[in-house]
Amino acid sequence: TQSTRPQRLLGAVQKNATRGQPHSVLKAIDQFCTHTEWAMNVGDEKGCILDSVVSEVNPATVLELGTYCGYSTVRIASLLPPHAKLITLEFNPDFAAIARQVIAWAGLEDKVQLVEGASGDWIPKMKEQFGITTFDFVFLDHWKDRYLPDTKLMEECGLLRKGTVLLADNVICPGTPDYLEYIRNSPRYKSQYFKSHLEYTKVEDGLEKSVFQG
Ligand SMILES: O=C(NCCCCCn1ccc2cnccc21)c1cc(-c2ccc(F)cc2)cc(O)c1O
Ligand SMILES: [Mg+2]
Repeated sequence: TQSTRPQRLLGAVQKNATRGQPHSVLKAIDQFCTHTEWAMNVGDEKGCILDSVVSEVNPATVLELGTYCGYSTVRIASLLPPHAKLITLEFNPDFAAIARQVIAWAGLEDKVQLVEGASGDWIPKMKEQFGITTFDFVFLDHWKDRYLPDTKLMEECGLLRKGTVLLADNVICPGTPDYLEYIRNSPRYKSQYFKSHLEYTKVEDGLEKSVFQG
């Protein structure tokens, strides 16, 4: 039977990366996606911007919406302080199964809680299920038409505090026009656009960083 792209990506990690070395896992995925098969990881160019924002925030609690194969999960988790908590949400069980193995290969399973399901269902349950009061950092990388409703939902559920940083992938390609319109015009956020490129291509894309003002 045919293998899937995530399965082939995992194979490249297991073949080319060293267990317990997150950097080598990222390198193996980026080489696979550059030379063999494109995949929708945030990639190294936008990944460097992600790294700088995560390092600046130095978050104790992180929510990632959209795990896929775990590339950005590994990227973020490798920068977190010892007792920090990263919850990552993945809707597709096949993607989740691959991501668990990629995260384990990187040796970061103790920092990461991968949850399977839809953001609309899970965001209201975060406090009771995971003992979260508020998130210090949120990485939005799931369905592009869910960025806006889920941001409003996080506000309503009291999951954001003064200073919480939202970082949104793909605000140009595929694009999140309603989210950008809202977040750039809301007095409750201070936003900044980081111009970059769609992973592994020359197409324009970028990350929108937004700080919740409380
Ligand atoms: O679609 C993208 N990502 C989302 C994948 C599905 C997420 C599903 N999901 C996960 C958690 C979760 C929780 N609740 C509900 C749903 C949830 C994406 C696409 C492109 C892309 C593709 C083709 C092209 F030609 C150009 C660009 C590039 C990216 O970087 C992307 O991120
Ligand atoms: Mg993305």
